[in-house]
Amino acid sequence: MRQSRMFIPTMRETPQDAESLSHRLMLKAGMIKQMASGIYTYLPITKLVLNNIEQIVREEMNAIGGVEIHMPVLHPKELWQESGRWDAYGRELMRMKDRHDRDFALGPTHEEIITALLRDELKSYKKLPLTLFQIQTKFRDELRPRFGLLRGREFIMKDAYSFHSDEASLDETYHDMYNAYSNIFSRLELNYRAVEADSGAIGGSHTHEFMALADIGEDTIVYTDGSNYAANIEKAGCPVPDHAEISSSKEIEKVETPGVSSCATLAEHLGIELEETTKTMIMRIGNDYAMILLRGDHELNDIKVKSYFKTDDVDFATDEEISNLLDAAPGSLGPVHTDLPVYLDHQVRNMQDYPTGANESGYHFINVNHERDYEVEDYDDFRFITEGEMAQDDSGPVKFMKGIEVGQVFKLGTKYSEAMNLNVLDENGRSTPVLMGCYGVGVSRTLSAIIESHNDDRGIIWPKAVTPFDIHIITANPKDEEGVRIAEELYESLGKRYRVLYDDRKERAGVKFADSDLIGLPYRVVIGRGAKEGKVEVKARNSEESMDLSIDDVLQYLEVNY
Ligand SMILES: O=C(C[C@@H]1CCCCN1)Cn1cnc2cc(Cl)c(F)cc2c1=O
Ligand SMILES: [Mg+2]
Ligand SMILES: [Mg+2]
Repeated sequence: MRQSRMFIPTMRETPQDAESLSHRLMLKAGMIKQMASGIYTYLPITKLVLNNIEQIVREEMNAIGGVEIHMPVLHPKELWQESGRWDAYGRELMRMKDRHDRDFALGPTHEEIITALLRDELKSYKKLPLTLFQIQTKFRDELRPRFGLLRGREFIMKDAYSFHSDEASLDETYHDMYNAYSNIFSRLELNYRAVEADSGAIGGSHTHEFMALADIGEDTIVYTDGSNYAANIEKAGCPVPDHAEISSSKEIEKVETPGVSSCATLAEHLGIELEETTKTMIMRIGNDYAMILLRGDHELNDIKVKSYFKTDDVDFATDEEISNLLDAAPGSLGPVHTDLPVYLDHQVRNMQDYPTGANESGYHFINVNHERDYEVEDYDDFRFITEGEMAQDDSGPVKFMKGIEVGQVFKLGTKYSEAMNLNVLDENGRSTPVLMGCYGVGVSRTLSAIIESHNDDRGIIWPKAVTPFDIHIITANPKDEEGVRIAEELYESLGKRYRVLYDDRKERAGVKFADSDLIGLPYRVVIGRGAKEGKVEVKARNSEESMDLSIDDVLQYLEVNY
């Protein structure tokens, strides 16, 4: 491809509005243009790289029996009403009306579509198992799109759906997908971890997320050096201390605590450690409210709360809701003398004679003991694990690292097939709902994840598996006729074996080299002063040294080294 005919609007200055490295590098390399918040045009370099990523995904899906289809972006509202998700999802679900005023969703995912498709086709278990996939644009109206393609409102996902007549078959495909994802992310040269993840309060039973390790990642991965244990922190289980029976001789006492509105200030005021205090969180669970007590130094894990109460409709109660419920302000809330149900994190079960809010601003109780001074509905794990604590598998102290979720595999069970009547006749002729799995790869997000981990201070360094071109031929002086002749000759000969981008532009050498570093192709061949002795300079993007080779040796050098 001649660069004079290409469209790569590189930027010299560093774009200020890009907060992530990959976003900055994509803008500087002329790869994307924002059309609206979270909505981009993919320019030629990006399109070529996405093609390469998609091809690898396709190969790995086909290798495990996945069959490609293409589903619509426009989803009739009726299907989302059948699954109950038309109302379950709020403003993140993009919706529109057609000319007849009929409602549609712009597909954020395709469980409804694929289930509706198959319920008319699949009648017998003999047709199972079946795995269908697509690579398609998805729409999710993110509240805070950011970091370029890492979190967009319109993005490309490979989503696969599998259908089974029994658990063993679902397990087999889940296993195949897990391995296929490992192949995909290895071939893309991503440093990734498959982590145990939360399957969502109403989700299926089992799920793993594939995380590309990156400091910019929004997810926190909990892992230990002592084993393969790795979990999304949303899911990571906390150690459950075996609790001693409480035997306290201290009476509960109400004390004045002027100006105390946090565990830290409470600890200071009482002259005790933060770990000796408790905090009382008021949660809205659907239309009800509940109190959850945590140790003062721990944080509430809302995903575990959703999972415990088996609903996504969970949120921290607002100050207004709290004052209506308790006539007290946050900071002096407590479980004593309240008719809200009270749940305790396991760590609090291990405490005695602790302080809690008195549900009266400026007052707290001390020497409080659960079961004696207030009733407890249940004890469970409601908190985020902290670094250094023992992992759930006892393999050692947990460590944290950040990750970008680039893939996820789910066992969905019969959630959609029951809601939407996808049944088959089993071997006894009985109608039974089909078991499903679903599997996603964030294709456009993966491109950004690759850039986050393949770059230097001069720009992107593409892995060979996804690079838009293999070789960058550059004429240092486009006015030198002999140089141009050699460049054309090399463009012709190398073009037979490699994908070549030939920078034939009438630009100064410095501009061409800077652009070449930004675009980041694996090899660069420069036709410069050495041309009159029949020499060209060959340089790999991921190394500092360059070689002066005679023209005839270039092809052989590349065959050996690339
Ligand atoms: O998408 C999944 C599960 C799997 C992931 C792999 C491919 C198949 N789907 C989870 N999810 C995430 N965000 C969503 C956003 C909206 Cl607005 C929605 F309506 C639905 C969903 C939703 O269901
Ligand atoms: Mg997540
Ligand atoms: Mg996910």
